[in-house]
Amino acid sequence: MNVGIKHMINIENLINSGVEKARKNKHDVIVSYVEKLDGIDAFQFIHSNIDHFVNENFYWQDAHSNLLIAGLGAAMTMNITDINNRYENISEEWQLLVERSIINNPYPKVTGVGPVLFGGFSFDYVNKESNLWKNFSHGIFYVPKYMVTNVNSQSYFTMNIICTPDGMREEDIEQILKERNFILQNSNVNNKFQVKEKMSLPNVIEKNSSLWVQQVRKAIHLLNQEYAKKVVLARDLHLLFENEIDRVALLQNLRDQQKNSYIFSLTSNEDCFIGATPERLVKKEGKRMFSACVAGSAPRGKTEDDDERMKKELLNDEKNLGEHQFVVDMITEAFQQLCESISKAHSPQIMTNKDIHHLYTPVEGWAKDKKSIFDFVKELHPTPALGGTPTEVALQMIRDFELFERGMYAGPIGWVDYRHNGEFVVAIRSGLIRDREAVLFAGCGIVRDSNPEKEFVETKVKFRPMLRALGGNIYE
Ligand SMILES: C=C(O[C@H]1C=CC=C(C(=O)O)[C@@H]1O)C(=O)O
Repeated sequence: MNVGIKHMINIENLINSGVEKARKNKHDVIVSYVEKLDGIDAFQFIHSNIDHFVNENFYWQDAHSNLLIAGLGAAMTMNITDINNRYENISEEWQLLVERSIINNPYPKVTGVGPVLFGGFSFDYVNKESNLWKNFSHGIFYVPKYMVTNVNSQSYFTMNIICTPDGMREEDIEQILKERNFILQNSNVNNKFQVKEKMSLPNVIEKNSSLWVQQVRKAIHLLNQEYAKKVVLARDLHLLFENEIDRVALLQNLRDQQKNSYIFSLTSNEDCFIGATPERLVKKEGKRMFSACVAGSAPRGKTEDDDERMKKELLNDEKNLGEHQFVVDMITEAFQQLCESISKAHSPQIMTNKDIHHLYTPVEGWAKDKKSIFDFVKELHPTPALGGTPTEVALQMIRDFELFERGMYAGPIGWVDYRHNGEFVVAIRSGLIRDREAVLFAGCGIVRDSNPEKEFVETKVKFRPMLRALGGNIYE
C-alpha cells in the first residue's frame, strides 16, 4: 500500500496552514485530508486497528452495502448538553466547524469523505440517570481522526486533525504522520479477519417477562379509554458471557447474517452500542430526501409457501395496517412541512429481513431551501414506529410503563458529511455491550386490538438478530 512521501509533505503543509488560521482567528480549525487508497476495506480497517482506539470507533454500513464508513479516534467530540435544543445545537456546531475547516479533498462529488460527523441522539429528551447509558448520556457525536469510506467499489481514507490557537509542536506533527502510516500499514488487505476465540455461550437472563405482558395489558386498557391511539413498548434482555465480548466478531456476524439491514456500531469509552436495523429515518442527497415507514410485523414462514402466506396475511391484516398508517401519516406530514414536493407509495409493500417481514412505505421529497438533515431528524423523531400517537402522550406512557431506560435504543443514529449530506436510521434490533455483558432491546407497536401475549412473541423475533450474532439463540 502506498503511504507515500508526497502525501506526508502535503499533510504537513496543510497542518501548518491550519495552525496559522487557528492562531489568526483564535478558534479551532479542522484540517481534513482525503486520499483515494485502493483496497482498504472499512471493516478490515476497524478490526486491524481497534485495539489502538478502543474508546472511540464507529462503523456504518447501509442496507444495500453501497456505503461503508469506519472511523477511529475522535478529532473532536460534541456532547449534548442542552437537551431541549439538541438538534439545533449539533447542527449549528457542525455548520460552524465545517465553515472553519481546511479541507483537501480531490473527490468533492463523493459522499461520506472528508470531515464526517458520526453519532446519535438518545430516544427521549427526558432521560433518567442510568448506569447503563452513562457513556452515552443524551447522545454523542464525533469527528473521527481516521476514517475509511467504501463507496462504488472505491476506497477513500480521510484524516482529520484539530489545530488549536495554541499551535502544534514539530514532534506532534511527526507523531500524527507516524500514526497515519502505522494505521495504513495495519489495514493491509492481507490482514484477514479471524475470530480470536469462539465466543462462549452466554447466560441469557429473561427478567420481568410476565411483568412486561402486564404492562402491555395496562397500556391497551388506556388505549381503549382513548388515552392514545398507539404506543410502542419495549423490553430488555441481559446476556452474560464468561469472557469479554469480541465486538469485532459480533460486528462481523451482523454483517454476515443481516444482509439487508443497516449495520451500525458506536463506541464511547468502554461501551459499544451496536445493531442491525431495517429502518431508515432520513437520508439527504443534496436536496433529495428519503424516509421510510416501517411498522407492522410478521415472522418469516418455515417454508416458501408459508412465507408467502405470511406476507399476504400481513398486507391484509387490519391491526398491522392501522399500526402502519399512523407512521405513514406522521412522516408524510413532516415531509410536507419541510419539503417543496413529496411522493410516496399508495399502499404498503413488504420488507423482508432474515427473521421478520415488515410493512414498508417509502416516502421521498425535495427539501426546502436551507433545511438540514437535523431539521428532518427533529421533525421526524420519534415516529409512531418507535414512540406512538399522539407523540407526547405515547412518550409519557413509555416512561411510565417500560421497565428499563431506553437511552440510545430506538433513537436516531447516523452521520452527516461536510456538504451536509447524510443518513440517520432508528437504532432498533440493537444492544449495549460492556465487557462481558450485553443488554438487548426489542419493542412492538401496541394498538387497541393488540394481544399482549402475541406482542411478547413478536419481541422474541425482534431479539433474534442480536441473539444469533452473539450466539445466544434462545428464541430460534
Ligand atoms: C420497536 C421495534 O420495532 C418497530 C419497528 C418496526 C416494526 C415494529 C412493529 O411492527 O411493532 C415496531 O414499530 C423494535 O424492533 O424494537
